[in-house]
Amino acid sequence: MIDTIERQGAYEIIGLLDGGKPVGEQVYGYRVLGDETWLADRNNQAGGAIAAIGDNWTRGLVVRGISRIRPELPFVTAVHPAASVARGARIGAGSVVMAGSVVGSDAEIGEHAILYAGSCIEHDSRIGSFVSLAPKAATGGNAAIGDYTAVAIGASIIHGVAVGEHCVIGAGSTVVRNIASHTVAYGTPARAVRSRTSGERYL
Ligand SMILES: CC(=O)SCCNC(=O)CCNC(=O)[C@H](O)C(C)(C)COP(=O)(O)OP(=O)(O)OC[C@H]1O[C@@H](n2cnc3c(N)ncnc32)[C@H](O)[C@@H]1OP(=O)(O)O
Repeated sequence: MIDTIERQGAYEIIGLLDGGKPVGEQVYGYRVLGDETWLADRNNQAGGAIAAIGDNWTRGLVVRGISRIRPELPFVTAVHPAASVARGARIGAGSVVMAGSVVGSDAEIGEHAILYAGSCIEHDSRIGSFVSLAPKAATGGNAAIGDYTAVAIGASIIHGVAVGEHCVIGAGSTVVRNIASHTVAYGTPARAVRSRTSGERYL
């Protein structure tokens, strides 16, 4: 995410918030300032935030935590210059589109989603918030993915198919039928393997 933000060139990173690291530690030249509570001091220079956390559920918790501390603080959107976003596509606040990703025309990406390198959301697809598409994951046109769903590396969702919320689509799968919310599915064609609860680990 740091790489994407740096290359986008629209924002200056003033530091990182990470409760798991000592204050002052440097990460790619950026100082760890503290945890989210650092934002409570309104004299700081923060003009925006982005939640750089891979796990979709945890990212949601952190976003809600930041919003409680600083309700007015905007979340920024990061699009790598080597990504391609077609006309009419919309990308929500806090979402990240990494290098080599393609967002087709009139596709809609919700908030705080992560499109990892080389992923593709084709035209007119609707992607929820806190979703992730791992590298080389792809949808055809007019597909839908519900909030918090993780599409694993190299998985494909064919055109017009809807995957529900809080699902995990396993690596390399081919989804050819709708998948109900709270389902782990994988294989080609992808089959529901088990159900999962919101927030259950998948990485
Ligand atoms: C930048 C980044 O790194 S982004 C993240 C990149 N990583 C990913 O995208 C990977 C995410 N993880 C997956 O896709 C996993 O396959 C999961 C979460 C869907 C499934 O994991 P688990 O339920 O723990 O499956 P587990 O490893 O126990 O395997 C159970 C069985 O299913 C099979 N299986 C697991 N995943 C798959 C799959 N994607 N396709 C086909 N079969 C699978 C296993 O081979 C195993 O079969 P066996 O019992 O005959 O040996």
